[in-house]
Amino acid sequence: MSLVPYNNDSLILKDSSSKSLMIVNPSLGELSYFKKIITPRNNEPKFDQFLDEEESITEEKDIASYVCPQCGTEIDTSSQNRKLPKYSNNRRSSKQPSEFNLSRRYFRLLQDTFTQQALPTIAAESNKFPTFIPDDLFIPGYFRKFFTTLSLLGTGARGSVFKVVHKIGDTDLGIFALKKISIGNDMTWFNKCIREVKALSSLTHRSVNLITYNHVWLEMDASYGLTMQNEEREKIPCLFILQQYCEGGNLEDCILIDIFKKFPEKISSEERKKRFRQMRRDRHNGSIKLGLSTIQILSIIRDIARGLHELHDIGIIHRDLKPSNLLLLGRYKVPDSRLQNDNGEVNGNDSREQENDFPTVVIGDLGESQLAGESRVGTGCTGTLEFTAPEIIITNPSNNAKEMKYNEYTFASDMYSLGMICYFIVFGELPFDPMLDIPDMRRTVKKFQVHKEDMILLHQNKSLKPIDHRIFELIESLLSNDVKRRPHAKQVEEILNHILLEVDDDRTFSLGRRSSITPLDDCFDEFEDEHIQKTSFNEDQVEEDDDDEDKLALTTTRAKINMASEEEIEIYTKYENHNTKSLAENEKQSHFISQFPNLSAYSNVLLPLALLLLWLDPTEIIINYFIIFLLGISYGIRDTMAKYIKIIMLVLLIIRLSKKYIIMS
Ligand SMILES: Nc1ncnc2c1ncn2[C@@H]1O[C@H](COP(=O)(O)OP(=O)(O)OP(=O)(O)O)[C@@H](O)[C@H]1O
Repeated sequence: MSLVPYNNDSLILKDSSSKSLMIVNPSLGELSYFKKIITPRNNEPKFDQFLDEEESITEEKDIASYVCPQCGTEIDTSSQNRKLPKYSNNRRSSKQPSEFNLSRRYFRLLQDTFTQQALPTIAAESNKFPTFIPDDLFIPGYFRKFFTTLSLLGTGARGSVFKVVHKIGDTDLGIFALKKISIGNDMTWFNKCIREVKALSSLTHRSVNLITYNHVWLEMDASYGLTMQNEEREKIPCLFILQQYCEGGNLEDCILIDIFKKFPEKISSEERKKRFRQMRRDRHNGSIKLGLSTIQILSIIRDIARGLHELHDIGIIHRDLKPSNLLLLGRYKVPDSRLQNDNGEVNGNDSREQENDFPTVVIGDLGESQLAGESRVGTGCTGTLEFTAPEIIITNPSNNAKEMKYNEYTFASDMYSLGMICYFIVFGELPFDPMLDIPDMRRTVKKFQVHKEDMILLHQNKSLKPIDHRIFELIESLLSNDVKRRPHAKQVEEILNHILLEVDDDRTFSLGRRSSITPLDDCFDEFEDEHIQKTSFNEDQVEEDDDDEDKLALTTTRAKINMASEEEIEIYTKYENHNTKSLAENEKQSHFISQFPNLSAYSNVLLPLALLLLWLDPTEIIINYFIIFLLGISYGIRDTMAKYIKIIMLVLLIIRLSKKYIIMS
């Protein structure tokens, strides 16, 4: 047994034979007991499992974990070195990258102990602001006692999210995200806000792809920001929700800023310089391929589908799935463009790993969630219009002639949002004009339809990194207006596991053209109808509904950081404008081209037809040879150009035929 001095006059008694620790704190008169737990050699952590001494000794080199039998907190000194397999199928194997996995029970215990000491202040604080919330629900001073603010992470519709460090005395016990929502004296608002906590706490196990919730409490605080020590500001009741901190920020920022290089004003000046240098290199090489790789897209969508699968399994519909509500556990590392070839693919094994790497995505912000079967009117909440399934916006006449009834949110409406997220991560934008006002946006969302062929064409015209075409099929089925066609979360998860394995096995595949790839349709099982509520609608309803008052909110993009000099901003704005302009031109061009019927099917007919004309009337031999020449080269060039040539050819043939048979006669 060894005795080690610890923080705040505490002592640690370590007993190697029983693999346990006793932390003695004489000033508080407290004793804490920790016992070592173990994880199997295959690196899959196992929770709450105590092993006997013999096993502990044999595994001693691999693990160093202690768990508190009282609060369940795990101290895991080896967690930082432990890496999970990249494409592991285990849904419960993730661990926070912090040294301490502080459980919900830990914070509860901490709160109980603290409340006993703080009882006299509770009544005094809440008396200053008359509220419907009972006095004993407030924990005054809890935030200041145990947390220090590091930065503001973001601001949403309900409140602000801060990066905080949890401290006991001088000891840092981990980084967390703390959402602060001002409640005031509004009970309805309070009930809406607490939905998030209810949804999060109904998850009984730690999930890899859902945000981990640690604690919730009420405290009097300023309506904005976080009050510092001794700061005197008017205080109102606020709800504090402590959650897992996601180092990589949200998916929206990552896709727009890191992947599609938009909003240069949002990145630090150092990052901007790096980007500028890279841009110069790219320009020199003559290739700038933006976008994610197949593996990255598949792993992002699979992460989200997994999280959704877990939520749907316990009967929760998220209702507000969008890129800003998806968080990245780690930071995205931008691959070095020096290693890219002309297709935007990266050469060499390590660099290919780097190109295909993407941090784990977790679903956050369950503030709009509801239980399946619950009425949406009862929740009083609304989602974000661009990601909302069309059937949710369309109203049906109710028994009362004056009233219109909205369709309820379903698991299938979450799947539509997943489809729109998938579109966004592939193209770096949504298929709608972002400048539309709300009624126009509603109309557009209701009429929106997307086809695989159009997406492939758009993708080619934007010169993005080539990707597996099954991704477009998946988007098409998820964004289908027919809810029965949308796969459910479990199916998407399974399909993507399957494709990822296939892609991983054969990294040298020729995209979308491999004979060995399994078509997406074959990956789908029969859809299980119990997961899908039928909420169909027709064209008339779309028209009828256009005049309805809008109740859904639009997303807003907010500028967050501006650390650049004026000169730098100018350079980057020019670069950005140039990029945006060429993207817009590409898009316009592709829309124009897609107006024409697909002529590729006629290519094989045109050649014999041209030969026939040549044989029928050899006098205008030049035109005939020209037709054959055009047909020949149209096979060997880019799709867009080929379309133009085929159009010219067709026109020439029509002139030729009409001259021969109509005008001549
Ligand atoms: N756990 C977290 N770790 C890191 N960043 C976070 C975390 N939670 C939220 N954020 C950041 O804060 C932003 C706002 O948070 P959040 O969306 O939860 O607030 P909200 O009020 O629910 O917003 P909205 O209603 O508009 O969706 C997120 O987009 C993200 O950038």
